[in-house]
Amino acid sequence: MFSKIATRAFSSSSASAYKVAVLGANGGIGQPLSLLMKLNPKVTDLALYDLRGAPGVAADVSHIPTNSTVKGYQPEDIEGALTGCDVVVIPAGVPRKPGMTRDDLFNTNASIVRDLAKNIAEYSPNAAVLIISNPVNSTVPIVAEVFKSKGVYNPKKLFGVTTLDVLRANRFVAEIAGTDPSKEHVTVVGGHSGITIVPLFSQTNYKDLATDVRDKLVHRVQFGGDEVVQAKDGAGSATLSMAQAGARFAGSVLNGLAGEHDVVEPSFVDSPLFKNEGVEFFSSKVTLGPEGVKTIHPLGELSEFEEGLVKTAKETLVGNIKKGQDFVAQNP
Ligand SMILES: NC(=O)c1ccc[n+]([C@@H]2O[C@H](COP(=O)([O-])OP(=O)(O)OC[C@H]3O[C@@H](n4cnc5c(N)ncnc54)[C@H](O)[C@@H]3O)[C@@H](O)[C@H]2O)c1
Ligand SMILES: O=C(O)C[C@H](O)C(=O)O
Repeated sequence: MFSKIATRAFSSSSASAYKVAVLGANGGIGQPLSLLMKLNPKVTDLALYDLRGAPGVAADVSHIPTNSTVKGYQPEDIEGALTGCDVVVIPAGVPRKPGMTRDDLFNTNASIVRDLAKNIAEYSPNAAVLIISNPVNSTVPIVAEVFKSKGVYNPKKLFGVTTLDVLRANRFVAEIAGTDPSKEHVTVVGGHSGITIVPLFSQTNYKDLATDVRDKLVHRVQFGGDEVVQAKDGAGSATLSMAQAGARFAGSVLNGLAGEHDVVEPSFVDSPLFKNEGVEFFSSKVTLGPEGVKTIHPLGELSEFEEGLVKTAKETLVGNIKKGQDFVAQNP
């Protein structure tokens, strides 16, 4: 009797079985993200990789009784971590300190992300790759350029994770409206840094907010990361809310791979929306499917205010994207 109940309780709720790797698994994001991926029933093989400490995180997480094996990998076995992966999530890299912009992280994180991308190109070229490392507006183009240079670029499988902006928009608007934040679904478009983050409140129930309330709300979503950086006072940036955001986005990618319908999340992807204006990557709602990106949705109707925000975002994104592309051209 007990064994029957136990078997049912511990067996995967889905026939799907996926290998997921977390690169940077010992970090502030990496540890809670690894925990949350261990709780996802679609993950049957969890590979935790870091420059240091991944075997310890893996041993710890592996005692949670869900239907996946967990293994920690050190740099000498990055091949083992990546081989056969369906999804690779990258929170490796340094976080901000007060007074820094995300772009200030470029010098350190660009080469970390480039080198990880080279390994992914070699050992798991078919994986969906989810980039958390900042500055996302530049690190995603860096990965694209590396993959192009190795002949393995699949734009349908490269994602910048902007989900934390969505979580913040949902939470912050619910604080004002007195609603259940888990029932809010704000679309956030553009990129992932300051003025490139554009929440579309005109497409929600809150299109008639007073101008000063709306302006403060938009500003809070755009600069929500700074609130955490300042509160942590030198100890880093958002880790726990980011782990939740990363796990939600990775879960959605897995749902899409498994053929579930109507899986839609905003993400910073290689996008046709503004390519004719030189903006090669842009975040908008994306339907996720068995091949990764299934449909990239247009922005829909915008208020005049939001049109202005999108215009500003595009102008900044062009430079952010080019910076990533130039980095790989100059430092292959
Ligand atoms: N996309 C987003 O919304 C978002 C949100 C929060 C943080 N971030 C970014 O995520 C990154 C990580 O933040 P954190 O707070 O977890 O930092 P952290 O310093 O706590 O952890 C980073 C981890 O990456 C590891 N690492 C460094 N270089 C590596 C390499 N070459 N290979 C494998 N692992 C490597 C480190 O050993 C460390 O364990 C930062 O760049 C931060 O800005 C992005
Ligand atoms: O603010 C940061 O530097 C980290 C992250 O991008 C965030 O939005 O919290």
